[in-house]
Amino acid sequence: MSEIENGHGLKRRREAITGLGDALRLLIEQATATEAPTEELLRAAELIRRAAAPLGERVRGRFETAAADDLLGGVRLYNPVTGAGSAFAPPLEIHRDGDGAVGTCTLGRAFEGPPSFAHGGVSAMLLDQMLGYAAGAAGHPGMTVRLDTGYRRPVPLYTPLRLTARVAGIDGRRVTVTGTITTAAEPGDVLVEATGVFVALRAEQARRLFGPVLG
Ligand SMILES: CCCCCCCCCC(=O)SCCNC(=O)CCNC(=O)[C@H](O)C(C)(C)COP(=O)(O)OP(=O)(O)OC[C@H]1O[C@@H](n2cnc3c(N)ncnc32)[C@H](O)[C@@H]1OP(=O)(O)O
Repeated sequence: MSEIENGHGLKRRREAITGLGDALRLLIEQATATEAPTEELLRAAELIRRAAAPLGERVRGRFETAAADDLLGGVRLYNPVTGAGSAFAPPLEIHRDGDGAVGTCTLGRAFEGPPSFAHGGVSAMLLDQMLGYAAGAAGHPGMTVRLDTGYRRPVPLYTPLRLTARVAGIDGRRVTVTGTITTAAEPGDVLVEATGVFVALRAEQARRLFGPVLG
C-alpha cells in the first residue's frame, strides 16, 4: 500500500487504526451497557451500518497480513487480546518483567459472564496470551497445546487487573508456563491461575501452517 511506504505514513496509519479501535471499543461498551430508547437503538444500527460500508470496500484475504502489521517484529494491531485496532480486545498491555511478563487491562460489560464478573473463557483467553508471550520472551515461542485454568474467585468488571506469567520448565520442544490474574489493587489475592504447555514448531510444521501467510 503506497500511502504507508514511508515511516511517517506507517506511523499515521497505526495511529488511525488505534483511533478506530478506541472508537469501536467505546461503541461496544455503550452498545452493551445501553438502556437507551428502542428508537435510538434502531437509529444507531443504521448509522453503524453506514459507517462500516466504506471500510469494506478494500479488505484483505485470509492469508494476507495487515499492511500496518509487522509479523516478524511482533506488531499485530488486530490481535483479539492485545491489538489496539481490535474492537474485541480489552486491549491487554503486556511487557517483560524480569524473567517473566506482566499485563494490565480492565474489562467492560462486553466481557461479562456471571453478572458483574468476567466470563471464564475471557480469563482463559487473557492467560493464553500472557503465557504465550512469556514463552516467546524467554526465547521459546510455541503454540498452545494445553491450557489448564483454575478459577478461585470471580474476576470483577470495571476493575484494573494485573496478570503475570513466567516460564516454569523446558523439556525438548515443550515449554511449561504458569500465570495468574489478580486485581491491580490486591496482587497477592489470586483470582485465576493457569498452567500452559507450548510446543515449538518444527520447520516443516511452520511452513505448512504459516507458509501461505509468510510467503
Ligand atoms: C510474542 C508473541 C506472543 C504470542 C502469544 C500467542 C498466544 C496464543 C497462542 C495460541 O493460542 S496458539 C493457538 C492454539 N493452539 C493451536 O492451535 C495448536 C494446535 N496444535 C497443533 O497444531 C499441534 O499440536 C502442533 C503443531 C503444535 C504440534 O504438533 P506435533 O504433531 O508436533 O505435536 P506432537 O504430538 O509431536 O507433540 C509435541 C510434543 O508436545 C507434547 N504435547 C502435545 N500435546 C500435548 C498436550 N496437550 N499436553 C502436554 N503435552 C503435549 C507431546 O507429548 C510431544 O512431547 P515430546 O516431544 O516430549 O514427545
